[in-house]
Amino acid sequence: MRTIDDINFKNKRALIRVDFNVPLNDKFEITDDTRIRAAVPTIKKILSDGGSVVLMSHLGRPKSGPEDKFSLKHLIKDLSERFDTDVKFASDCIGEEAESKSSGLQPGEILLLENLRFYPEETKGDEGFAKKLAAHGDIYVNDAFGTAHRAHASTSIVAQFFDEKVCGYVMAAEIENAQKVLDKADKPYTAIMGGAKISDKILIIEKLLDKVDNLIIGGGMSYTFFKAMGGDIGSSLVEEDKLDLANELIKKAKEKGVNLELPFDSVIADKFDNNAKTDIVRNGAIPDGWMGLDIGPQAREVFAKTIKSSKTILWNGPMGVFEMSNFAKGTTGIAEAVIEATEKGAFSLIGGGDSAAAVNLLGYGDKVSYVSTGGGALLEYMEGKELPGVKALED
Ligand SMILES: Nc1ncnc2c1ncn2[C@@H]1O[C@H](COP(=O)(O)OP(=O)(O)OP(=O)(O)O)[C@@H](O)[C@H]1O
Ligand SMILES: O=C(O)[C@H](O)COP(=O)(O)O
Repeated sequence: MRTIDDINFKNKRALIRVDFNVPLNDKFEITDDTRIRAAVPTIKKILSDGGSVVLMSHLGRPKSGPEDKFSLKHLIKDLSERFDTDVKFASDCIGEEAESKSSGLQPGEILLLENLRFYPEETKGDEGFAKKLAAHGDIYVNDAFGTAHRAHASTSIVAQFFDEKVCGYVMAAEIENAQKVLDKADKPYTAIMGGAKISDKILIIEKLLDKVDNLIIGGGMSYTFFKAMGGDIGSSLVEEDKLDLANELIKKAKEKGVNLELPFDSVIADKFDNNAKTDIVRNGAIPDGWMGLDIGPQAREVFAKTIKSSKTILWNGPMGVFEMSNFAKGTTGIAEAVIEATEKGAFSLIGGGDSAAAVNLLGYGDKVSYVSTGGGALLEYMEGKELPGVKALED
């Protein structure tokens, strides 16, 4: 794949697909800017070549047309401060206003287009819509790794309208780091899976069984496994329709000689609240009316030992409801073990929006080998799937 380093952007307009799908609070302030920070070097390289930049992205999943809370205008202030320039904004990603703004761009200027998903044509991969987007630039740059698993107009269809299409630094780094784990992972290789939804991660868990030596399963998804084994889980998170599958995975792990580690104990709470009454119990023995919201101290210790003896670590999904301080110890403990292993020479790749947010929130972002900006995209890549956003650049 060619990268932006293969091109001199002097007097060229780069149309860059970025993934600025960042979390905003109720005051529309950015609460985790990882994805924006990651895209800065790509934008700066193009500007310093003497080119101009048109940025396009989605934000959230708007259902039917424009909605203020999903407007990319909320990012203008941040971007203007970051690049020390007045970032221009087109309140519609296609049409006269946007075209006149993009065609009038001078070297060194940045234009941000409004949310692409205000048009259903974006997610449908509509060719006519993609062609209109293509009119905004001379060269297409895809730096949106987080959205590369979507065959959308701006991530894949649009590429056919350009002679010059290249990946940005984020995309290149993501692929390079993911490859390290996918193809040539040093052993022992440990995957840590957590978070809320088993259904989203079941395929990757199955695929990982062919590759890893240790599979640690914590967080909300672990209770489905305990219930599947006949344990009591109180009112913990469970996916009832995945019980058979959970048993199947336990069986497969045994057959393949993978060391599957489930948390021995949990921090339980009498309600989903940081100030709830709490206790620590063995998993599989959670009383009625209580729910597991974090892994317990014994689980932390056992998991940490496995992690610290690993040479490759893939971590996706927090160990508990880390957003509430009383249920963050599991995730913090695991992060610390990952850091210790990394300091001793292991390669650690952290993926998934929430896990990346947790690691960054704790200030550990630069102490692990690589924090991916991708959630679903990274997992699909790890499953061995071809990403449409990457393929479009290769064609
Ligand atoms: N025991 C638990 N009970 C309920 N929720 C939990 C539990 N453990 C973790 N969670 C929640 O799981 C969520 C993260 O799960 P998710 O599967 O979405 O993670 P991710 O893969 O890192 O993120 P993303 O899907 O955004 O890429 C967090 O909000 C966390 O509070
Ligand atoms: O947050 C993400 O994983 C990406 O921005 C893709 O968003 P999507 O799942 O709504 O397509």
